[in-house]
Amino acid sequence: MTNYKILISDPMSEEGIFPLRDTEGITVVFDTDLNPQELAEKITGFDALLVRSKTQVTRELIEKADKLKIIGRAGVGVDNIDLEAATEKGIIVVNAPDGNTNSAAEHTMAMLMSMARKIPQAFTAMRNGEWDRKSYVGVELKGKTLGVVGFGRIGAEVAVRAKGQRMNIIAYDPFLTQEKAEELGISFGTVEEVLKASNFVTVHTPLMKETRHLINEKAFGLMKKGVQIINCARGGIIDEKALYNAIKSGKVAGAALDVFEQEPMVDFRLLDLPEVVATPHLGASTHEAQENVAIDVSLDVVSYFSKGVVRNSVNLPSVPEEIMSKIEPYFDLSERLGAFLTDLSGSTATEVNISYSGELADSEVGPLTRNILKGILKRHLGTRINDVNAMFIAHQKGITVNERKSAAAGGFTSLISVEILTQAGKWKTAGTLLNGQGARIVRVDDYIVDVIPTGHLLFIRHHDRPGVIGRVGTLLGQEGVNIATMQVGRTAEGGDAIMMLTIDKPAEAESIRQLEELAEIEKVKAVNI
Ligand SMILES: NC(=O)c1ccc[n+]([C@@H]2O[C@H](COP(=O)([O-])OP(=O)(O)OC[C@H]3O[C@@H](n4cnc5c(N)ncnc54)[C@H](O)[C@@H]3O)[C@@H](O)[C@H]2O)c1
Ligand SMILES: O=C(O)CC[C@@H](O)C(=O)O
Repeated sequence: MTNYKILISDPMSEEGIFPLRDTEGITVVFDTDLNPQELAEKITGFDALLVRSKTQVTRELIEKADKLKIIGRAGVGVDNIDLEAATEKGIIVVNAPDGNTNSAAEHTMAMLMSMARKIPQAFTAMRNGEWDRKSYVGVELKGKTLGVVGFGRIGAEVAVRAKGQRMNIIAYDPFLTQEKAEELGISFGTVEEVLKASNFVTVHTPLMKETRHLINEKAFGLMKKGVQIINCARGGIIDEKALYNAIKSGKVAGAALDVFEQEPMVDFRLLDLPEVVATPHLGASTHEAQENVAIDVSLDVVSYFSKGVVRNSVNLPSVPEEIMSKIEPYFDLSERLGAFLTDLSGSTATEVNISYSGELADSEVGPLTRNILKGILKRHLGTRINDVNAMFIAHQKGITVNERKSAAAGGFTSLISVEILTQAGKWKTAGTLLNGQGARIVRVDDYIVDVIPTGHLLFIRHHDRPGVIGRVGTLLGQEGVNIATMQVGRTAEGGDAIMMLTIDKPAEAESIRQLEELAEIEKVKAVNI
């Protein structure tokens, strides 16, 4: 493998990064004490950046990163990474979504129990030499209702554990259905219903525009008096000011917080309240979780550099391995079809219509569409286009992309048909993989051809007249251009026709001009793919 430099800017398990250490050609640099400005200076020349939640991967940092290809988040939340900036620059972002689920769920339970039984408060009093058994009377969990807002990996694991404490569970998640809830033996409701019904509320959503301050003054207003609340997900899901007021007013009897609106914390007023127990973002801080997440991101980084595939991308849809193995052979053909059409049109696409037929119609085809777009866009935008940003850049450039699937593949096992609309007109092609013979372009506009989509090609639109093929051959021969293969297609005898030539070296502009001067020839396009 070529040399790749990986910068790790947050503390990470040394045992967990063994896939990086064990791969020849990968150099790992640990530097976990950099401030944002130092990091921005250091990032030049690094191919990968691995972070936890401390490093803020901002647009400014991404813009400074001249070689960065992949950002690995050793954990779940990617709210510290500017995904849009990374995607725009074609940088893949991967996370480790499963490795710390168990630890975060256990921490949530630890926080719930500590809060319900006031363990941290009692311990602090004992430390101060007090033997106070009256001030720290708690509440039981058994028979109480726990509201789970966000029923993903961690929310669901918390529910299983809380059921073990004989709590009743009511949950809200946009993906949770009545049937699923029944199967799990829990109740299901809207956020409002969950908040109204619960003695304890725990949040487990990501932090996004839609979930910022999800638990705000209005939400506290819906809750039961004496409710206790837990946040081991992300600071900002709960409005801290509203929480402070709700505790002061007596509405909220307890809060267990692992995460905060600002981290590291600077405003400690919430912690002055005796109802609050807190940890400094320790949900994933176990040896097991840290090893798991470091292994997961390291494996993805190695896999990306060696095979170009990852398991846990957050800015590129993941495709299951069994589907990937079916569509991967078509990647190269897809990109070539895009490049071929762009060369033929000599213009930029405004609309791309893609049709997948035959066996491919039963597959996830997103990666193929991205490869076609890559082929189209690379012609004008160069190598900065890759799988990660092809769709994003297409949208940014106002290109409409339509995908269609159909069963009939015209006798082929699978067929990819692409049409582009440009300022200069409409162009169509179709390609397939011929069993044992590799990729072929089998259609250009309405003509049937059989062309290997590689190397230097000449596409000639002409009128079907005796002698025209010979004249083309003679002229190219005079220019020193050797013809390797030639395909001819026509609509009808004496009608419109095309020639597809494979030539051994690129045709000079002068040869093309001379060809176009021949009376029977309408248009000549050079294609280099
Ligand atoms: N404290 C820690 O150290 C720690 C550790 C791990 C994860 N986390 C955080 O915990 C959270 C959950 O992680 P996860 O692995 O379970 O993620 P997940 O993606 O499996 O689950 C998140 C769930 O939230 C749901 N959701 C999204 N918007 C919602 C809304 N408006 N209302 C209700 N539900 C909504 C989603 O449908 C999804 O099911 C994340 O914020 C993650 O960053 C914190
Ligand atoms: O890196 C950590 O310790 C925190 C991780 C956690 O917040 C996550 O989202 O996975």
